[in-house]
Amino acid sequence: MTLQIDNVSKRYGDATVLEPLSWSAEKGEILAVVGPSGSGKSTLLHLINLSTRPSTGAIYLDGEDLTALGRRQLRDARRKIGTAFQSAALFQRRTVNANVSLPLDYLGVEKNEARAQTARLVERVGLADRADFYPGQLSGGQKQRVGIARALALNPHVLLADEITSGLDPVTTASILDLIKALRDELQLTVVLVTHEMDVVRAVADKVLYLENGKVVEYDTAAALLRDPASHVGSQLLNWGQGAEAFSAHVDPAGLLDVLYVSDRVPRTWVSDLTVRFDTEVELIEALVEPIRDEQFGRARIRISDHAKIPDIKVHLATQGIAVIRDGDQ
Ligand SMILES: Nc1ncnc2c1ncn2[C@@H]1O[C@H](COP(=O)(O)OP(=O)(O)OP(=O)(O)O)[C@@H](O)[C@H]1O
Repeated sequence: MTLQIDNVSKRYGDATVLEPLSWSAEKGEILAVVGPSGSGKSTLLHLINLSTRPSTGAIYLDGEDLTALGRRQLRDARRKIGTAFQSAALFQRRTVNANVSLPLDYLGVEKNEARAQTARLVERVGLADRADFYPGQLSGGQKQRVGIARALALNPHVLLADEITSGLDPVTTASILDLIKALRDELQLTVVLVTHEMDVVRAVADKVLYLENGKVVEYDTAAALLRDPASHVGSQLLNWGQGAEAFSAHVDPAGLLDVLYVSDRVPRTWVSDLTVRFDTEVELIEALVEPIRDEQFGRARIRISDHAKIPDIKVHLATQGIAVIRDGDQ
């Protein structure tokens, strides 16, 4: 277990900004933290990198309780956590190289070693030909790459990323997320990524933590949340929000089934197959396919004319790898 958050909360005076929460993240895991503005996402990151002290609870990194460390030990432990910020937060009067080497300079790392580490990271994030540029001469995506390289300067085990793709166009966002995934694989990083963009969650999240008013409302793998019809994150991931509401408002929900499947694991003809196999009319009311991580998730709403056959149809769908996540008769 790399990172373990145990009963951590944060109060400012009388205001509780984060209720006690617990979760853990393994080596190589990407956790997306989502939630409305003011729900406590950034506060959670500040607690993990100990720029803010928790009001209660403990934060374990590689088994060590960071909240129990003295000042000197804490300084060492904090090197294991790198943070990349929204808009990259670069020093405008420093070049790319100088921005990346900042944490190394600050720690007094020997000059040749610092230079080599900086060159390696700048090259790794694809900016070797921009090493002597100033932030004002870079695109938004390039600035983020600098911020990521700087966050990795001290070879951390954990990378915290706060809205690092906000304001970037979709193509640049995708390239930054590809970089994060590649670095996660190469360095076995644990990544905690705060974002308000569902596209980001779809592309990279192993697990999702959904906060509302400082409380954890949902916390699970992206796949499990997708399968949960009551999950807010799940319906957002599939762009199914309005459809899900329409289910309850539907004139006659009898005979309706919402199903979820991984699209290349089911026969393309699954709807017409049902008609033939069960000798009943099966109407396809809505369907969509959404790429999530490396899989194509399909979600569909069908109506079965012969309600008596629904129990058997559900059993059959399960054997086909199609999960019924909502049944209009229930
Ligand atoms: N130093 C502070 N003193 C008092 N209240 C604070 C402090 N820092 C944050 N808060 C409050 O904590 C709450 C959560 O803030 P936080 O920045 O963590 O939210 P967020 O989910 O990251 O929001 P956003 O998406 O808008 O960045 C807010 O109501 C904020 O006003």
